[in-house]
Amino acid sequence: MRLPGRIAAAIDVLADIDAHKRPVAEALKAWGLNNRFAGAGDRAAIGNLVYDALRRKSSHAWAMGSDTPRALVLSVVVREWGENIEELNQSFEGDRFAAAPIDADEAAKLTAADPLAGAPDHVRGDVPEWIAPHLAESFGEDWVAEAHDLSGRPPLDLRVNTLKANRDKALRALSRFAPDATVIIPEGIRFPAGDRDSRTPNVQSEEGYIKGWFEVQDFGSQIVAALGGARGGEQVLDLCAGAGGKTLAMAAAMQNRGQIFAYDSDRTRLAPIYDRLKRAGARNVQVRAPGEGVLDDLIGKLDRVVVDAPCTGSGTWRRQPTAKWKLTPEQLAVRVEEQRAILIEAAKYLKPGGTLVYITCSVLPEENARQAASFLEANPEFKAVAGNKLWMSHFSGAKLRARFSPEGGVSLTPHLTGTDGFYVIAMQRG
Ligand SMILES: C[S@@+](CC[C@H](N)C(=O)[O-])C[C@H]1O[C@@H](n2cnc3c(N)ncnc32)[C@H](O)[C@@H]1O
Repeated sequence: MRLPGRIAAAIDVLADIDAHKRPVAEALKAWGLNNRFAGAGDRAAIGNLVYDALRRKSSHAWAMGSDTPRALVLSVVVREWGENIEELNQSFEGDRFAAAPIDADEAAKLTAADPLAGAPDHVRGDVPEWIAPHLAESFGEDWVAEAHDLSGRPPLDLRVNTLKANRDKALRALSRFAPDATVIIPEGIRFPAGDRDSRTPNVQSEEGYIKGWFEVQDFGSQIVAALGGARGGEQVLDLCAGAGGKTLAMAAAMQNRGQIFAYDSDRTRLAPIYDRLKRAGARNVQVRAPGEGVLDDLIGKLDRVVVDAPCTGSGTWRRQPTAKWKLTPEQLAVRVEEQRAILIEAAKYLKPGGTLVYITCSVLPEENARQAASFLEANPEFKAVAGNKLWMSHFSGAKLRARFSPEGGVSLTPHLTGTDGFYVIAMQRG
């Protein structure tokens, strides 16, 4: 397939997503099943077009004066991929899969010198209008730049599992994919997103992955897991363990010494953790499946309780652009209330002197600084560890610089740290 056919396919997939309210991955998969002649390169390129269009939907729609799938895809191809309109029209002519030629009106919009003239900030930042004041509270004057980078393509990040390998061994195993050579964080390996139709490797079918030498984990997630501070020999509860991303990182940091209790209230989300623990060689993790009183024996006993809280996921909008456009103030309010309740629950498992670690993959103040500040105010026996101290104790020599907020939180963002958006705060019980 050449570019004209890929453009037509991306337009069809976006129309399918709109018409059937399907998840993006499902719509892309359905297109692939109905068009079996398309190769892996075609599918990746079509996926890139679709995701690029969804990430920057409002600015492309503003530039085109239309938010139809065709307008969005053409805007992506010309403005982001740098294609030339005349050449595109020529290639459309000879291609039976191609969409209709670009007309004069579309061409004028696609080549406008200032396509976002008069656009409000939320359009420039590609976020729903109601989100704008929330981001402004988190980031001040920088918020449009922050939002803009939350709409970019994410890299593929790996965490080397130090229970089974080291960075050099993993790098050797992955050398044919040419990972980024710079060391940004000690156990991290990055494959940059690339542009146009480039794709990141499918590492999950690699021998090194199957043997547990590395995991797929965004650098932001790796950093907050490290800042969570679990040390060998401690008794740790991972209260919202999910599929175990942070659990595995902590088990490696603890070098299998001490004990992690991994719990999640949702059995289905927890299910993949069993296989992942085995593959990673993590032997100090006891999974506690949900059930009445299953954590009662841990009350008042633990050195550390990690709450990787359910949240809006606004820090991961690069990977889930439709979540950005679907989020409502009501859903945010529900998440904030869940987080408040989980923090209260979490506190009871700590022994005196123990540390409560609160993490979100959000960039919204209600879920981060404000949530932590109200917990600290209501529970004066807890004192936050200053964010810059926490940072320096783990990443003093690192190239990254995080944002520290007055209540003690540390924030990461695509704009600032080149990671997904995360928030972490460590609060010590007196
Ligand atoms: C952000 S996800 C966890 C991701 C996981 N820690 C990782 O690193 O892969 C949040 C998790 O919290 C769980 N959760 C929601 N409410 C909970 C509650 N009251 N108690 C425990 N877990 C809860 C959800 O099922 C979800 O798996």
